[in-house]
Amino acid sequence: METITIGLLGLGTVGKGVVTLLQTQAAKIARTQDFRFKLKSVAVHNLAHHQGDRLPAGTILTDKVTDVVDDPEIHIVVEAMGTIAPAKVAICQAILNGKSIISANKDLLATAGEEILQLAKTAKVDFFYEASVAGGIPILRVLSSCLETDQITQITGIINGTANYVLTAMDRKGQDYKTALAAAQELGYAEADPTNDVQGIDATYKLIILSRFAFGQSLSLKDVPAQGITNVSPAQLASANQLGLKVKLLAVAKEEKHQLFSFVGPAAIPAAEPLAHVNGVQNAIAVQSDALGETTYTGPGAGATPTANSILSDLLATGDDIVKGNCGREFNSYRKPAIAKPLTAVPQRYLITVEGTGNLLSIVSNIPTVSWQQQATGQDYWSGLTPVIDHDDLEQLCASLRQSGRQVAFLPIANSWQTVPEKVRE
Ligand SMILES: NC(=O)C1=CN([C@@H]2O[C@H](COP(=O)(O)OP(=O)(O)OC[C@H]3O[C@@H](n4cnc5c(N)ncnc54)[C@H](OP(=O)(O)O)[C@@H]3O)[C@@H](O)[C@H]2O)C=CC1
Ligand SMILES: N[C@@H](CC=O)C(=O)O
Repeated sequence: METITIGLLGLGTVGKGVVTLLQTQAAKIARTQDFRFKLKSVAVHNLAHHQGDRLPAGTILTDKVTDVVDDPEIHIVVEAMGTIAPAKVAICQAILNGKSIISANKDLLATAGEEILQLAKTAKVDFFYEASVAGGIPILRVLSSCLETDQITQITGIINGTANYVLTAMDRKGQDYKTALAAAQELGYAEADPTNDVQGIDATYKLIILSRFAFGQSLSLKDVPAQGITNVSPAQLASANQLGLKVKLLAVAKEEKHQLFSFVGPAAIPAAEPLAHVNGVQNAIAVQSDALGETTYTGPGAGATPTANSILSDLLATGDDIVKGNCGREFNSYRKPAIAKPLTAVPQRYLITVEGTGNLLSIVSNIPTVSWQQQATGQDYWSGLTPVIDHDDLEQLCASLRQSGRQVAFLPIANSWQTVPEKVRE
């Protein structure tokens, strides 16, 4: 039986999960595959952080990335260290040394993925990255294999575990934002710096990767109107509940007439929809496609063993390619020109909230197109649902409510956008 040697970059939440699963699943792998894995070395940033870490006997712990990427015995490098520049240098060096790559690094894949993937293709090595989107959910393999022959029209995802954990804790346990975020960090869901999680950037990176697989279109960060969850207030969550809605950080990409409309931000989801019930660290991706209709894929979107399981499935695919001499096939070969449009330009319905003193009833009554209700907890807080309106009308409506220091906020109602009107498509 062939031994395939692995080098690991990073021994944090994900790296530790990989070490655990390589050990606990070794017997099953030996029973089902023609090869076994050996973890030869692990590189970290600071050796002092890892005094008490237990590695398999004989595994080398180093603080030099080059000990891994330049080691001629290593066949596969698993990159679980994050960052953009140092990870890119390490991965490119490993590819040039003929090693296949597995990465969980969506920041790098979304921003410099195409360049590195071409390098891997030319070098005839594998490069898989299932763990980079939605942690434990095997969504990229589903899109690139099971749905390869179907025409996908829309993907709607809850694809940041930290943001979903925070919103759920605020909504269900009444926790404040800071406490909920600290818990998500403690559980290993958040990025080393959680800014990207809470500002919608991590979800945007994942949407960019998903869109390449689903639509063949490669968006960039500036193409996607993105907002985070930092301004979602407990009062907004409560008024959504009162109206039968749940607030989630959504990532949406919808293709119509070759144009890709996208959006990342908090949205209110009608309770009847499956995505409204995706809580905590769970992620979900609803895929609409012509042949299959709607399918929804749910599971843990972050955490040690769920993410490591995605990495192990990539390891098995790579190991199989190495044994059969098949390395170099692309994970995703679907490519079309990108025609990016903001989904925020599409007419849709909104949840509007107004807070402030004074006779709010008379103010909101002046806008009869919105079905208003007073929040159960206070006189000075009203919320309402608009009909389908375009963005300019929404801005006008908010401006008319925003007088005398009143706080006005709005959230789009998920899926209230209909077919994109001709004038928006132009
Ligand atoms: N956490 C999760 O649930 C998920 C994370 N990911 C992605 O996986 C990757 C890793 O995440 P996670 O495990 O949470 O991160 P952590 O911050 O927990 O761990 C990062 C590890 O990488 C090491 N490291 C960082 N920079 C360097 C460097 N320049 N050279 C060598 N080692 C370095 C750190 O070393 P040291 O310990 O010495 O500081 C640490 O061991 C990221 O790309 C993340 O986005 C993807 C899906 C889910
Ligand atoms: N920080 C990310 C980890 C997985 O990608 C998240 O919270 O989803």
